[in-house]
Amino acid sequence: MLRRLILSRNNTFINCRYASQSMVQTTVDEKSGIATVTMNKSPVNSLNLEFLDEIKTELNKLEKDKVKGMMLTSGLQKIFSAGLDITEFYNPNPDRLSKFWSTLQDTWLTLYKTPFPTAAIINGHSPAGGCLFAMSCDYRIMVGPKYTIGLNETKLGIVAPKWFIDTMVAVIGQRKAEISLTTGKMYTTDEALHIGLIDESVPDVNTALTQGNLFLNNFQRISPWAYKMTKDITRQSTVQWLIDNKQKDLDFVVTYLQSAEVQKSLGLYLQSLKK
Ligand SMILES: CCCCCCCCCC/C=C/CC(=O)SCCNC(=O)CCNC(=O)[C@H](O)C(C)(C)COP(=O)(O)OP(=O)(O)OC[C@H]1O[C@@H](n2cnc3c(N)ncnc32)[C@H](O)[C@@H]1OP(=O)(O)O
Repeated sequence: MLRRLILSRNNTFINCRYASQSMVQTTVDEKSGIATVTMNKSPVNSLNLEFLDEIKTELNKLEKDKVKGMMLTSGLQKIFSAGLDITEFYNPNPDRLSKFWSTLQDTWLTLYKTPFPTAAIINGHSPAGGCLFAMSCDYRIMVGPKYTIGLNETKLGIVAPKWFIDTMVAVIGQRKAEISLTTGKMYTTDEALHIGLIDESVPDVNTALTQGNLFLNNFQRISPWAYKMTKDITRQSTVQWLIDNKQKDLDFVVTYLQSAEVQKSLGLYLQSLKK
């Protein structure tokens, strides 16, 4: 891992951590202590085992470094994240599939429970797992109007796990989550703003980053302990369910994803993507 200081747009030094061939780049503004984590896995930031592992490691490093906040964004032109890498569960190797799913569980727990405030800068399409990661941040700013966001699992012939569902319910409420999930609806930026799936819609990435910094800087005036305790209490039931049911969730998903019916749906969906 290499480190270097670079000069930011507002002339403060940024501590930049990067590794050769890294899929995740992080800069930390030395003045504000706010980190920007950029997902950079071409072509669509699909979340496979190695990518998830890198994201989790990076989040743990930020916690250790005691950053004051984090913005999660994408380095790709028009995609925040295409969600889970479907090739991890289409014709899967069972051992790798288990490893993949437990890494997803751990990465999500790490992101959902960060002791520092987080903002998703959604600068591109954000289906399924991409939407999950955005919803797991404390605040969402989406660059409009061209992109879409939502949990579209039913469109793939699969079911979003309980903790995906609970995360969405926590953001938009039971009724809207039920409609969104059963129909697999992908919302435009305006629609997402209207139902509360995102907090702000902005015209470009620079404005999104400025607004993200503004949101995170609010916490300079809040006790970190009070912030973390409040977040833990608010998110407790969703987090605790997964902690208590990790193995059950894993066993169920691994079995379910390998069933002939699900494999057939996934094959057809992948084919439609290739077309
Ligand atoms: C009772 C409880 C039961 C619980 C049971 C649990 C069941 C398990 C649940 C599993 C949960 C899964 C959640 C997910 O995240 S599934 C993934 C959902 N993602 C999608 O549907 C996104 C699909 N992709 C797109 O819509 C578009 O690609 C895009 C992101 C809008 C980008 O469009 P664009 O035109 O720019 O790019 P292309 O479509 O041409 O794609 C470029 C290449 O990338 C490949 N691709 C795209 N998305 C994925 C993906 N998610 N995984 C793997 N590969 C992907 C695409 O095929 C192209 O490949 P090619 O270059 O080889 O053709």
